[in-house]
Amino acid sequence: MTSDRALIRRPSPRLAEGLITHIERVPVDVELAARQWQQYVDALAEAGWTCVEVSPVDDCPDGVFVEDTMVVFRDLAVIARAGADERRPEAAEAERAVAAQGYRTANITEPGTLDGGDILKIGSTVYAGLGGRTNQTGIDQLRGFLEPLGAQVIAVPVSKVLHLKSAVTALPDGTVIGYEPLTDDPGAFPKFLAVPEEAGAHVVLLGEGRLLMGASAPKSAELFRELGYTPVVVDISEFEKLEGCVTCLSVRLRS
Ligand SMILES: CN(C)C(=N)NCCC[C@H](N)C(=O)O
Repeated sequence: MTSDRALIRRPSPRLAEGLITHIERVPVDVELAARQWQQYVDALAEAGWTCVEVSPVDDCPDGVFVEDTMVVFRDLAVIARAGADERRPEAAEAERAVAAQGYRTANITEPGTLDGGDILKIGSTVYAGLGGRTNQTGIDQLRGFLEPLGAQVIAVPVSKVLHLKSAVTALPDGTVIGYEPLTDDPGAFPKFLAVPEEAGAHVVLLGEGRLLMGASAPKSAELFRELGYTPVVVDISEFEKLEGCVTCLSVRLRS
């Protein structure tokens, strides 16, 4: 069990109006989404995580994707400046919530843009996806904040999906997992494992070898089982319709 905390934010009643960029719009069932969100939160809690709710932003359809509001490294939370104008109002309450958890904060400022979904941390290596939502200035500012804390920030291209973590995440041993057709440059990562489904590229490390992942990637779950991990599966279909995945729905504050 872990005593780590996760910031979460409940879905807006306007969730169905959330942004989409790389996929076709299909109707979102907001009530089903609310139930799926609760199951996601319950899965974190059952794995020993303390879930801390960030005040809702009901006017922001994408507010539930709270991961995008910040990057947490050691005792510092770098508050993002969203690449999509509509999402900028999401950051203020998230900043307040993470500060209340005892974190120092710093801010990405204009003309920098950065979404938390573009940042993949593996130990002290911080991969930053340079693409639709995060620009070079945002990455330079992030580097300025994190390198004094011992991070190495490496920019990698993202052009086929919304965020870097739409394409790749990492297993507990640091192996980057990705669905190759959507990964710009698998060679950017020292260890890369191709998974058989797009959603198989998305895992949240729950601790003790458990991987929180979406129900839409059963073959990848089987692959992870064969590697000795324990998939913890949640159905997040309504968030996937808005280019969301398991990582986007929380900010993990690891002690
Ligand atoms: C890793 N991913 C994908 C994220 N962290 N965020 C997803 C945001 C989706 C939202 N509809 C948008 O377009 O902003």
